[in-house]
Amino acid sequence: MSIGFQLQARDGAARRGVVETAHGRVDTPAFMPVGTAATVKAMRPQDVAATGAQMVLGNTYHLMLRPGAETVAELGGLHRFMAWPGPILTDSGGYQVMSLAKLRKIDERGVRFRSHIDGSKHELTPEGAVEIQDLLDADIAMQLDECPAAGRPRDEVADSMQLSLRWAERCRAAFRERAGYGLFAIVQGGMHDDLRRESAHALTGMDFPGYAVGGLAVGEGQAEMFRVLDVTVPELPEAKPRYLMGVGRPLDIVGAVERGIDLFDCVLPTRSGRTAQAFTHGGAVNIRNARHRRDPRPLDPACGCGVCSTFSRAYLHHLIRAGEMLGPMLLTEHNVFFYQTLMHRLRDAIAAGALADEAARIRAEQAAGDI
Ligand SMILES: CNc1nc2c(CC[C@H]3O[C@@H](OC)[C@H](O)[C@@H]3OC)c3nc(N)[nH]c(=O)c3cc2[nH]1
Ligand SMILES: [Zn+2]
Repeated sequence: MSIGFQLQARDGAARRGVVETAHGRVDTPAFMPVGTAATVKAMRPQDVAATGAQMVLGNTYHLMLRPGAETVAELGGLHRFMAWPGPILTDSGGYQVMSLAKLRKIDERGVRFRSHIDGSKHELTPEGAVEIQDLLDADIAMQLDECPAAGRPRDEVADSMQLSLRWAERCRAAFRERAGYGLFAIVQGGMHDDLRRESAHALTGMDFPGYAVGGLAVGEGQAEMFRVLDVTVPELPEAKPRYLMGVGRPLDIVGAVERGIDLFDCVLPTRSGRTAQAFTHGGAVNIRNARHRRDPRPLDPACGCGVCSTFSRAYLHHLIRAGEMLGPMLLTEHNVFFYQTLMHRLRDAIAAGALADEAARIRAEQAAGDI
């Protein structure tokens, strides 16, 4: 089997399961810290593992530009290169090209662009994206797709979704099948129910080991995102993992788990950690705020992480105000740990058939907070 998926329990549409890859197992629902350029920013891999994270993300676009996929392959692949022995999922780069690269041109072949780093010319085709992810040795690779910006007219979204379907076929044909490795398809179709169903049916017909819901978390808002999930997820096979790309805030994740999503990634816990925003069981906290200046209490008394058991809010406030490197490092570690605690609570609740109560508790906790 390429990628294994064991369904262990259900609670409504929510599932408790295990994804099995060449480099280990992932308990789902799972949150995957983003490690775009072969690093979960500001964290050492052993500290990422200590948070409970089992799978991290890399990114084709960034790694093909720097240091280059061949270089990573020469050095033993991404697991050895970044000293992360567990499962790795890489995105195909389509989304990043459209959001980061300059002078990009997209057509049937693929996407041509100039590097945002040095302006050099590059091309990413479905076959090329699969080859790069193979060189990186990603356990789970993503098809090359086009993620349409929110608000584009329906006919453009339809054409884009069809292009992504043709690219899915080409990626599947180019993918080197190996036990423990898998290529996931990405459902597109914007906010249009019929386009979403058409994309999901066509991709399901191609029989992928897992399915991502793409084209969301692009500014559509939570209600619209949930509405699209209500339409899309039921069209996907029960026996395969579902991955919602780029999501999200804690309550986005709770709602998506309730709708049957198994895998998540988002830059929020790491990026917020670098901008003094902390997630806590009492809602979000901006540690730069003057009110923390002399507060001897931990950031989050209900958190079991090494940061909350060692440092005071006053100290974290001081580090951030002083621009000390340790500030972003500690806040990032706490935030990633917070997200892993959230997923642990959701997994346990599903296994116990108690997701509704736990989700209500989490919603009440997050309603507090000072931002
Ligand atoms: C934030 N919202 C959002 N992100 C999205 C990403 C990037 C995630 C990727 O972006 C990197 O983080 C910046 C992570 O490395 C992640 O890799 C899987 C998407 N990627 C693809 N291929 N297709 C989509 O439709 C898509 C939609 C998204 N919506
Ligand atoms: Zn903590």
